[in-house]
Amino acid sequence: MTTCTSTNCSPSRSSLSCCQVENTSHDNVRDVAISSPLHPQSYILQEKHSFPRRPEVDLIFKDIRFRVKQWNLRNLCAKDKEILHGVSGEFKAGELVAIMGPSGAGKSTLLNVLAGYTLHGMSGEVLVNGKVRVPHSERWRRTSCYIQQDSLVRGRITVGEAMTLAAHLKLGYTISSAYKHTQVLNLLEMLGLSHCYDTLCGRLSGGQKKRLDVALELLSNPSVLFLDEPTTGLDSMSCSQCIALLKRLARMERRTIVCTIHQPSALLFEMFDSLYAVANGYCVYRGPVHALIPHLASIGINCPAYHNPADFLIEVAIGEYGISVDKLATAVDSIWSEETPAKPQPIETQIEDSTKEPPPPAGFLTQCYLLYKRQLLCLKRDYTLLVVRLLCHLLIGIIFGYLYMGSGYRANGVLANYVYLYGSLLLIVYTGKMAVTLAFPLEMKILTREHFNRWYKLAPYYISMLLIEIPFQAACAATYLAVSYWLTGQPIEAHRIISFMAVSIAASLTAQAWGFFIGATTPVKIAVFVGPILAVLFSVFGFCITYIDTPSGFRWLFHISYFRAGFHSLLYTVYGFDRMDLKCDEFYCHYKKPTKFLKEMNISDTNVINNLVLIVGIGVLMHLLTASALWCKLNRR
Ligand SMILES: Nc1ncnc2c1ncn2[C@@H]1O[C@H](COP(=O)(O)OP(=O)(O)OP(=O)(O)O)[C@@H](O)[C@H]1O
Repeated sequence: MTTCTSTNCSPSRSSLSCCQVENTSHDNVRDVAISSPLHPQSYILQEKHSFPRRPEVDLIFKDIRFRVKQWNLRNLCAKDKEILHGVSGEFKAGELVAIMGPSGAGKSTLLNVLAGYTLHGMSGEVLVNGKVRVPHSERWRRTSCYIQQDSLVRGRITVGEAMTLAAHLKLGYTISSAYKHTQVLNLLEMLGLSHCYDTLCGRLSGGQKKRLDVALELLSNPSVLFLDEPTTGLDSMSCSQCIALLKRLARMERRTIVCTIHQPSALLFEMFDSLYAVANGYCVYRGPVHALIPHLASIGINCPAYHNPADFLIEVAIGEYGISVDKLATAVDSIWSEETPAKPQPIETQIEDSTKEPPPPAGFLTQCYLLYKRQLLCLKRDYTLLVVRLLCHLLIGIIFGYLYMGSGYRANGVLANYVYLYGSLLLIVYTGKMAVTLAFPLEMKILTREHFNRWYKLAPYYISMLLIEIPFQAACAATYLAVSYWLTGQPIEAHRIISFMAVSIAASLTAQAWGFFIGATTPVKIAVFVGPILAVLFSVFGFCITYIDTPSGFRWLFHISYFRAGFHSLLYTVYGFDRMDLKCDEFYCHYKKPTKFLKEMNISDTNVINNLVLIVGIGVLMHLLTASALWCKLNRR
């Protein structure tokens, strides 16, 4: 056993954490790891970290196959491609398991399938403590977490804020804030992140980000942790710290920890308890790490002296020693077919034990509030975007106002005003749409990950996002409209101003709703041109072409074009509502009477309220479609 030194032990620290820090620096994990959960120190850990005891989980998987459809563009037919070919295995509570293999072997695919992240295309059975796991099992998702390769914590919030927010979301308000705060502090201390409490997440090093990812998920105290390549991108010291940490979590807290890993160093490799090796979608070794070399020797492949066993395994798997994957797989099968099947676990360790249920997560409104707070905090800290967007709208408002100055009240400026109104609508439709079309796909990654790990539901997330984006876009549009409306000399009458603002902002927000839909359903590369194409297509109606001139096959577009509805309403707002004759400084002004202009444009009978309802209706419909598309994406696994 190791001891605490006065140099790294402050009175507030638990003796265990100090030892962990000390041990980590020496890479002497084996000394720290306590093999039995009943060991006195495991009690200390339990008490210090106040984790309610979670049920231990043993995972068995049988004959797992994973197929994808591959399209052959030449023959225009789809072919099934099998990526995992009936692999089986068992991961026990308290074990740190490495899934290893050459690149493209199927490691991530296996991890995804075992975590329940990918279900579509999978066949076979996953047994949790002897019971078959049902697809989309909520209980399973409460029991496990999946930490992906890329750290996706928001850069603009501090470690303390990220942890506190995650604690409120995951643990809800049935337990006290003091308890959650203690949990947060203990976890940060346990993972060596106490000194980063006030550091912005974006400023953490790669290793610290990985540890923060683990800390965030440990808040809900999962029994099973899946990690996809937790050491990728880390230096050797951070790799050792990361794996040492995982080993402690497995050994001392009896969690089942499974991670994929690429060619670890010999030292790192030895830290794992168990190894699951795959090559070409077949299992080529499963069992304790220390038994790998004897196993390979038993089938006639001897590891050269002073060779890293992990490197040796990969070399064998890619055929450098002249043995095929089939033979390796057969050797594994022959060993395991002699083993007796695992017995189901005793009742106390079944995850269905209701007395060990984790606390319920935050309620709907609380989730909305917490997510809104997070978004607001990020926005407050990174206000450049906000300011630039507002300034751009202000600047373009001044430019447009200057270019079309006075066109709003002059009879010979009606056509110029017509173009100003069209240009204004096009501008706020574009800015509303494109800002979210491009930003949303980045959000998708965070949403997918946090939603899968049960941080929150889709609806609170979507609502909190709208509560930020809608006022922001409305403010930008209002800034532009107010400046340009005044400079271009539009009528200063309350009902016209209100109608003008309402219609324009509604059109901008509906365009934003379209942006969300396109961003959520199409890849960024396609979204960048689909967005503008749709905006231009809808803007043609009512401006470049009248209803009478529209070919009958396209007339339905005229009816559903929110742009057309918005544009006609703006014209009517400015020139309708019994407006008096316009100012005419010349001998003849064709459009002195505003009604004449409306008649020639074929919009005398425009109903602004009906158009507003249409615009808002389309906006609401697009949001509903976006939410449905997101729901399908998040749940189609
Ligand atoms: N959805 C899919 N469609 C087609 N092929 C796929 C799909 N998913 C995975 N594959 C293929 O399956 C194989 C295994 O992929 P996987 O990502 O699991 O490998 P890996 O062992 O994790 O590789 P690496 O170590 O390079 O990340 C690869 O050849 C990959 O191209």
